[in-house]
Amino acid sequence: MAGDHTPVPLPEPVRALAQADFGAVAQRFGAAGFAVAQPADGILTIKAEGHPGERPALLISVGVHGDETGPIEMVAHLLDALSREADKLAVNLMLCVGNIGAIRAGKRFIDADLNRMFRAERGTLAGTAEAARADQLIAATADFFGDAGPVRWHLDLHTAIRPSVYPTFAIVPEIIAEQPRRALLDWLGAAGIGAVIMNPASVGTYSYYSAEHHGAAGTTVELGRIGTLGQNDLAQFIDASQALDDLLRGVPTSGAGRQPHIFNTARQIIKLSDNFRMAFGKETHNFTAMQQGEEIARDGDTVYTVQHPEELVVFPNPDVRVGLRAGLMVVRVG
Ligand SMILES: O=C(O)CCC(=O)N[C@@H](CCC(=O)O)C(=O)O
Ligand SMILES: [Zn+2]
Repeated sequence: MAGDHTPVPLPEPVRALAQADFGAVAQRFGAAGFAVAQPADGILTIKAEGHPGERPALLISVGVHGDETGPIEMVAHLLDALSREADKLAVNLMLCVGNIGAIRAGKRFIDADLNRMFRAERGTLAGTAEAARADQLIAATADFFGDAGPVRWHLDLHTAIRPSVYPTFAIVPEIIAEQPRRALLDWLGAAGIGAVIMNPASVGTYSYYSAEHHGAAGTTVELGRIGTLGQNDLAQFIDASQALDDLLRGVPTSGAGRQPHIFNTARQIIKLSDNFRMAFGKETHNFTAMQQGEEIARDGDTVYTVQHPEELVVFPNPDVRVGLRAGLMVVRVG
């Protein structure tokens, strides 16, 4: 009926994961002989009994931003299917549902951006609702990687706020060692990820934390755009879903095997004051090209201009708190 906004019921695996209800999945993996634990709300670990270092350690996080729902749906369906043939799981897995309250509210965050709190120095973010959650995630992550072997991955699955020249892209910390970085880039290619941004410095994100403190091949993966839980077009995640399923089952990736375009970070634009103004609208698509000398933003007396012959703008967001990243300028290198 036109104008009828009765919510459509969610598929059960999606409802369960979005509410951090691991009951059915945990029960199936437990019955298959795995050691299953829930170290904190919304955090599930599934490990083979015996020697943890013998298997790859894979951390998957979703819902670090509460309105980024596509990956929650994708992972919910994958995990539900895998749990029905649980003995096929070939990794030690930690699954985190990041910001449970924000998912419930359908918002990016409640008080402040959880994905800026994975660092010791939190400034004005300390004491927010999300700071305590970041502490829980950090403690569980340290435990999980603490007894892991050399193969350590962290896929932090997000979606972007605005449209993008590359609908799927990833941010990869530069500090990841050569060999695991190569494996990660290959996997991102198989997952159909169109672009990779190499990031030289932490702005407090979860994936950078895992890379920096636990030697994980960590990455933030942007899969399409924010959307309403249960209403995402999962067809756009087919390659990513297949590649993730392959990783969980320890089979060689059967995906397309394209190489993503590679970008280096030219500059992270930090909002210095409430006077921060961008020279373009915040709806500007990710990877919009700008030419040398063009103004990017100004903040009081500080004027940011494009330094390279061409730079592309990613995540333009003047509405962030003072002290946080308001945008990323990148240059194509591959
Ligand atoms: O679309 C946006 O403006 C934000 C999407 C998002 O949440 N991106 C992550 C990227 C994290 C990283 O740089 O590794 C974030 O901003 O937290
Ligand atoms: Zn996000």
